[in-house]
Amino acid sequence: MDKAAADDTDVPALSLRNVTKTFGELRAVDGVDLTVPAGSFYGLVGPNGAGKTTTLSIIAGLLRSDAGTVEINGVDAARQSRVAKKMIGVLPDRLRTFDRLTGRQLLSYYGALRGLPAPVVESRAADLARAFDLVDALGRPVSDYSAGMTKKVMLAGAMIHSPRLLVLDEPFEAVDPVSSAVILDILRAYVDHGGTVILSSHGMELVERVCSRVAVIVSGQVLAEGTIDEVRGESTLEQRFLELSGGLGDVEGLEWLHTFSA
Ligand SMILES: Nc1ncnc2c1ncn2[C@@H]1O[C@H](COP(=O)(O)OP(=O)(O)OP(=O)(O)O)[C@@H](O)[C@H]1O
Repeated sequence: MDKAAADDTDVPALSLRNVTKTFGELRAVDGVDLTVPAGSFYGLVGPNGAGKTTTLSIIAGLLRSDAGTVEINGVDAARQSRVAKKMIGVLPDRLRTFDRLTGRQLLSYYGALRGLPAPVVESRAADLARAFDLVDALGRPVSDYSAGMTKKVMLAGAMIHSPRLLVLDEPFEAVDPVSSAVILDILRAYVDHGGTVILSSHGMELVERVCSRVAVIVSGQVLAEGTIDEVRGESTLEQRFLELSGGLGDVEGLEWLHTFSA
């Protein structure tokens, strides 16, 4: 691995160049360029179907792009995928995991996959369970968890090997306000200590509050990118988002909905 690159703070934590992914005729990701500085909290926003999950899946190595390059701390993710993958922790979009395992077993599994010694995994799992308020749930199968609990245990799993970059697809969706505040505190401290977070979210207010930079992606293309102030300009991020994504949908033609037939 290019260790010098990974240790150099001028090297972006993540860099995408002309990344493209098509599904049949659909260009889900259409020539995306992104530069995420090390130590930043980066938001990816966009309407449903904009290509956020597809982009994050490519970054995470869960999906192969058709064209373009992804570099994690200067390491080419296609050429040196093992090195690149070691540096990232991933919270995937759909919460598909080995849910017959208990929370404790799942965290042990994540830790073992990352090559951590068993005692380290055990103590980190205990720390994470305390932080995420999952101590009482650790002995239960993950299939019995609520959506928010599942998200939290998977987020804990994404962090267990202390990666340099966290790739989080909608980490706050279905998570209660107290847990959201705890997760935010953990992520902020992680970023303050040099870690990098890229997350997708539909929560404009949250992105505005916590992210240092944001990219607005619409129909697979980055339409705006920069610091929060640069992107929102004189308006709010939500107003800017609505403008960029083509405004509100057409609500005419639904008058029948107000006739209450039964
Ligand atoms: N495996 C797939 N096969 C075919 N089309 C796909 C596949 N995955 C995604 N798509 C399509 O690619 C486009 C982008 O989807 P993606 O899930 O990346 O959007 P998103 O921005 O994450 O949306 P949301 O906010 O609703 O989660 C959508 O039109 C979607 O239908």
